[in-house]
Amino acid sequence: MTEDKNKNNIDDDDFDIMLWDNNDSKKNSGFTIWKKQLKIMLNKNFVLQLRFWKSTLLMTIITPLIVMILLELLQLLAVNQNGKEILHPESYPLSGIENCKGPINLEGNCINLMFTNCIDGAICQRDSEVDKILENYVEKNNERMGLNWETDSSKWEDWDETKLSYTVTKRHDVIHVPNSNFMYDYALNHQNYTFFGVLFDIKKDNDITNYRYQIWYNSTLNKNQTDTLGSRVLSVSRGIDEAIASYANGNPNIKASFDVNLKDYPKIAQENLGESVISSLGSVFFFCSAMVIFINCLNTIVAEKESKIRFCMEMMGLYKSVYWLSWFIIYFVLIFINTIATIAFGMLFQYSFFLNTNIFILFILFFIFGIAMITLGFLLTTFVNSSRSAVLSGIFVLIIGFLFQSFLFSNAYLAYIWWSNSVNSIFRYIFSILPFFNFGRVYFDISSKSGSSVNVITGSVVKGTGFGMKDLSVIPADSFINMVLDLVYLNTPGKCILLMLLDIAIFIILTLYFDNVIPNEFGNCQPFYYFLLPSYWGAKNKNSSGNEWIKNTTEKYPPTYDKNKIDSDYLDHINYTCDSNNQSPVKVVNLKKSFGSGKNKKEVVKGSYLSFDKDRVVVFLGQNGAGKSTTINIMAGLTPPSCGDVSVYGKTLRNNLNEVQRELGICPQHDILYADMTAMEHLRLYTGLKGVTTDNLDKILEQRLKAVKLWTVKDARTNTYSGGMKRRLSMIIATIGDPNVVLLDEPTTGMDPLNRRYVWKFIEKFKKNRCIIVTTHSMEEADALGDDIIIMANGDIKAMGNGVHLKNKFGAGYRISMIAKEKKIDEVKNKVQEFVPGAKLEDDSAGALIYNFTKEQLKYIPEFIKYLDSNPDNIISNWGVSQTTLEEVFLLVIQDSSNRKMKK
Ligand SMILES: Nc1ncnc2c1ncn2[C@@H]1O[C@H](COP(=O)(O)OP(=O)(O)OP(=O)(O)O)[C@@H](O)[C@H]1O
Repeated sequence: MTEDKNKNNIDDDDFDIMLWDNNDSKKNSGFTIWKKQLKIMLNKNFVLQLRFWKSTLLMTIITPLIVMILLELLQLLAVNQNGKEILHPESYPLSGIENCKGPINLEGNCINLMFTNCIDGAICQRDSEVDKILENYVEKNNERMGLNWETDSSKWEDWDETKLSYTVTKRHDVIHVPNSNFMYDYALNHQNYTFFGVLFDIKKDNDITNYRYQIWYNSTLNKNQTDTLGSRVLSVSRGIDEAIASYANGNPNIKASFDVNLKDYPKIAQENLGESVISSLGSVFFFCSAMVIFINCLNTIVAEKESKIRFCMEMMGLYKSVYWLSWFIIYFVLIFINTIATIAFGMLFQYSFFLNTNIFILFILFFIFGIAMITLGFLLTTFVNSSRSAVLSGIFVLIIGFLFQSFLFSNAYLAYIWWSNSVNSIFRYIFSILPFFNFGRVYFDISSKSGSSVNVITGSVVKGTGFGMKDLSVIPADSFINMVLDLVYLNTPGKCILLMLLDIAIFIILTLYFDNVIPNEFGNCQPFYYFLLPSYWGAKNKNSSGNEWIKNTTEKYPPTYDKNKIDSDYLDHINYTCDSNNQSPVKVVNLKKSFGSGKNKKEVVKGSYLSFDKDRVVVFLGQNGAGKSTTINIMAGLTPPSCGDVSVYGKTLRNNLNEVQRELGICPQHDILYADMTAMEHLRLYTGLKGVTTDNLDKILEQRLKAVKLWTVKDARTNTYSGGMKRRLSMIIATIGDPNVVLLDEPTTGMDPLNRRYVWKFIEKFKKNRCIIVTTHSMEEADALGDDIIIMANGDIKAMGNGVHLKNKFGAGYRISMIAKEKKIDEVKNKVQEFVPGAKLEDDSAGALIYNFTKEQLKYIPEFIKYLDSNPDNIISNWGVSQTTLEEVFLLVIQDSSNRKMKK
C-alpha cells in the first residue's frame, strides 16, 4: 500500500489541531453511550461477517446442505451394503432383556405367550379346542417348572386392536390376541416384550383332525445364545405337542395329526427402513453442523482477546455487557439463518422427520440448541487466551457432544449401560442438563414419532403419526429412550427444550461472571465478590489526588528508595511529587510491579514517583526490559500494580479505574487493529466506543489522517498497510476524543525518518493542554520530542531532566575525533596529551582517534583547535568537533547502573 507521497515537505503542513468538543461526551448519559456502543459494535461485527462472507455462508447455509447430502449418501450406502434384510432395529432387542426374562425367570414385564386361532386379518371366534390344548400345556408346564400360571382359559386376557400400541408394564402369562396380523404387528413393535406367539390352525378332514400350529419366537433376544433359544423353542413345541396329544387322547373321537412350524418374529426389509440413518445418526450430524458455528464463535472471540483489541476497546470505555450482547446478536442471526436452512433442506430432501413435525417445534429445537451451544462457547472463551487453545477446546466439546449423541441416541447398548443404575446418578443429572443431551433427547423423541416406519404386512412405508405441539408435553410411549430412562430420569420433550433455555441463562450468567474474575493476560481482574461491591452498582468511590491521597498512599505503600544512592534530580522530583502544593494532573506514587512468585519473583518496576504536567511530552528511555511498557501499562490500567497508585485528574487507579481510563488515550506497543477494517472504520469504531460526538468529526478525522499521511489510504484495509502505517494509525486512535493524557508506547517503531517527523510534529502540536507520555528506543526521538526525559534501568529511574540538562550533567561536553596520517598515530596521541594533559582516549577502533574532554579540560580546547586547523606537523588528515549526544548520556547512565549491579 502506498501512501501520501505528494507532500514530502513537512513544513508545508502547518496546521492548527482541530479538537473534539469534549463537553459533548460529558452530556451523554451512561445509557446513551451504551446504546451508541451497541450500535457501533453491531455495525463492526456485521461488517466483519460480510467481509468473511465465505465462512459466513459455510456456517449458515453450506453446512446444513452438506449434512443433508451426507445423510442421503449414508442412507443409500446402508441399503446397498447390508443387503435386503436386517434384524429389527437394534433399539428394541437389548432393552427387552431386562424387561422380558421369559418363562423361566418370571420377573420381567412381558407377555410370555400370546396365541390366536385366526389367520392373517381374519376376525373369528376364540376356539375352545385351542383353549383346552393350552390349558393342558399350562398345567403341565406349571408342574414341570414349578410355576403358577392361570390354568383356567376363561380367565386369560383377551387383547384387542386397542392394545396394539400398548407397552406391557407387568407380567402377562397367556394372552389371546385377535389374529396373526395383530401378532405380527405387535411382535414387530414390542419385540422384547413378547416372548412366544402361537398361531393355531386346526383343520378337520373327515375323521382326522390336523393340529397345525406355528410357534413365533424372538430370535433377537438370544442372538448370542442360539442353543438356549433353540432348546426353549423346542421345549415349547414339545409342551404343545404333548398338550395336543393329551387332549386328543382324552377324546376317543379324535384322530390327530400334527403339523408344526417355527417362525422368527418379523423383520423389516432394509430398503423399507425408510429413514433409519436420519433417525439414528441425524442427531450426531445436526450436532456437528451446529458445532461449525460454535467453533467459529470460540475462535473469533478469543482472537479478539489474543490480539488485545478487546482490551483496547475496553480501555476506550466499551461496556462488557455491550461486547457480549453484540456478539450474541450476531450469532443469533447466524443461527437463525442456519436453522431455517436446515429445516428448508430437510424438507427439500423429503425427510419425514422434517415434513411430519410441527415446523415451529423444529425451529425451536435447532435454534435453541444452537443458541445454547453459542452461549457455552462464550463461557469457554473466558477461560482460554489463545485461538489455538480455543479451537482445541472447541474440538474437545465436539468430541464430548459427539459421544453423547452417538452413545446415547445411536447406540442402544451403550445408552443402556450409561443410564443403568450402576452409573452414579449425580453424573446422570449433571449430564442431563447439558444442551447435547436435551437436543438428542428431543431429536430422538421427534424421530420416533415423525420418522417413517413400515407396515410389514403390506410392505409399504408409513409416515409416522407426526410430532405436534401436544407431543411436547407427552413422553412418547414407544420411545426406546424412555423405556431405558424411565426409572432414572424422565422428561417430556417440552421440558428438555426448557432445560436448554435454562442452559442459555446459566451460561450467560457464568460468562459475565468469569469474564470479570478470571485475570486477563495482564493479570487484571475483579475480586470474585465484585458484584457485591457498591461501585459495581454505580456508587462512586471517593477520589482525591491531593496531598491527602499522597500521604495515604505513601503510608500504605511506604517508600523504599535509598536517598544516598538516588539521582539528585530524581530525588528532587520525588519531593516535588509528594509536595502538597504540587498541582500536576498525573501523579505516580511508589509504583511497583513484580511478576512471578517465590524464587521466580522478579521486580520489574521498583517504586517510581512521578508527576506529569500539562503541555509537556515526557519520554521514557531504557534498555529492553527496563520496565517502560510495564509502567505505561499500569498507568493505563491494563496491568494491576503490586504496590503504589496512580492519580489522573483527581481519579485514582485503584479506586476508579474506569474513570481514569476515560481520561486516557493509549497506543500500545503492538498494533491493535482489525486486519479487515479500514483506517476510517477503526476511527469511527473507537469514536463510537468512547461515546464522543462532535459536529466536525469528519473534519477532525480528515485532519488527523492527513497529518500522519494516511488520508489517501483511509479506505484501505489495514492488512494492506506497512508496519509504519499501522503505527501511525494506532497513534491517531490514541488521540480520539482528545484525552487529557496520552500514553504512546514506542509509537514510531519501524517508521522511516520522514514519517517519524510527521508524527513528531503532530505530537508536538497535540501536547497543548495535555500530558503526553512516550516510550522509545530512539535517542533522536527523545531529543526531538522530550520536554523531559526519564532514563530507566532494571525497573529504577536512573536519571531525569530535559535533554540539555542530561547532556550537561552526564556528558563530557565535547568530543574531538581525528584521523591520523599513516604511521602517525603515536605522534597524534602525544600531541593530544601535550595540548590537553590527561585527555582520555575514548575509541581508536575504526582508524579515528576519539577523545572526550571533561568540563575541566574545556579551557585547553581553543588552543588545540587552532593547532588542528593549521596542522603544522602534517600528522592529521581529518578532524571534527561535536557535542556529547544523548546516546552517550544514555550509555553512560545505563553502564553505570549495570556496573553497580555487577559489583553488587
Ligand atoms: N506478563 C509478564 N509476566 C512476566 N514478566 C513480564 C511480564 N510483562 C513484562 N515482564 C517482564 O518485565 C520486564 C519489563 O518489561 P517491559 O515490557 O516493561 O520492558 P520495556 O522497558 O518496555 O522493554 P522494551 O523496550 O523491550 O519494550 C521484562 O523483563 C519482562 O520480561
